Amino acid sequence: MFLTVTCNPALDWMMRLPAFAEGVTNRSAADDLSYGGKGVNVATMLHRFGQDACASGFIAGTTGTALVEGVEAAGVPCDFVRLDAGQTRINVKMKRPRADGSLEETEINGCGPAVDPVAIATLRRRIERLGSDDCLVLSGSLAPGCPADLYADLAAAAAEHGARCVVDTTGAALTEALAARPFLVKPNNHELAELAGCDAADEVAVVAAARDLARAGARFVLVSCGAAGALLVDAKGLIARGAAPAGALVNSVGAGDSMVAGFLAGLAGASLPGCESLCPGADDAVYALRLGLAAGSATAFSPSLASAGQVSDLLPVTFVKPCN
Ligand SMILES: O=P(O)(O)OC[C@@]1(O)O[C@H](CO)[C@@H](O)[C@@H]1O
Repeated sequence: MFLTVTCNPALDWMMRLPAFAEGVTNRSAADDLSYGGKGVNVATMLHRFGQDACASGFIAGTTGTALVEGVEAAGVPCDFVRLDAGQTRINVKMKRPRADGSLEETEINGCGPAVDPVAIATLRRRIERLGSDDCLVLSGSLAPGCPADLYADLAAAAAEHGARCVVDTTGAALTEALAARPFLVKPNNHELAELAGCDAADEVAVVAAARDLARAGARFVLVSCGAAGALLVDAKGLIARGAAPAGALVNSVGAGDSMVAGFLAGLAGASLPGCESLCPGADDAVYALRLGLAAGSATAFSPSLASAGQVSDLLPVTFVKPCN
């Protein structure tokens, strides 16, 4: 079973704006609600890939109730810890066409409710129930009140019980979690460039920075590079490189989370309807990268998280090259 933890989940309120100006009332042309936060997105996509996934983390207030109802209605089981005060945040995602026809995306993410030590202890006890067939996915920013080493602590708790752990976060929360030897971390090329002080477009430097994360404890480092595709790196260096399939950006929200879910489902040997012949079976890192790239791209080309069918359409035209 995959258990995803989102410390600060969100109702994602998507707005399409014909134009935007500061200091005046702006009106959208279309709105849409999705149930998000990085781990929630990963659980939703894993479920779409036929995997056994449960979404966990912290929720609060009526927005928290709405989030759980929405996620469960999509068929994804939830096991969130409810906080006594506050409201699960609402993140506003604005999309606006630029003069050249490309899409401008602006996000305003809420700070979210404060998490208290009792809630953290409750979550930790749930993680201690995981076993060697399970995988813990820790995704997204830490909520107010969470210690910087929370992911490191939860990852260590999962490891003690034999579960694999995936960490998709940034900064100190990411580097501290490496001590627990996570199975996978997924920085993007910009986050890696910031950590290493290099240029995000310099592939050699980005691979070296990813290799450093692997040498510090991560088994695999999956580097998403936006339209340029993705790189898979381990402690020895580049394992495989994939190019993103062609398509127009409609929505980047959840694309990285879809990539994580695709990679994990691919590694578990998931095949998609109509693409069974492309699946070599479980534990094939190159196929996992291919499914991850197809999933990330399919979400980027759709208004919200992609369906399994949309990912199936892209998988045959997503190409990955092993590098050793
Ligand atoms: O504030 P965080 O935790 O860094 O990111 C939260 C968020 O932007 O990430 C998801 C997309 O990856 C969205 O569903 C959500 O609103």
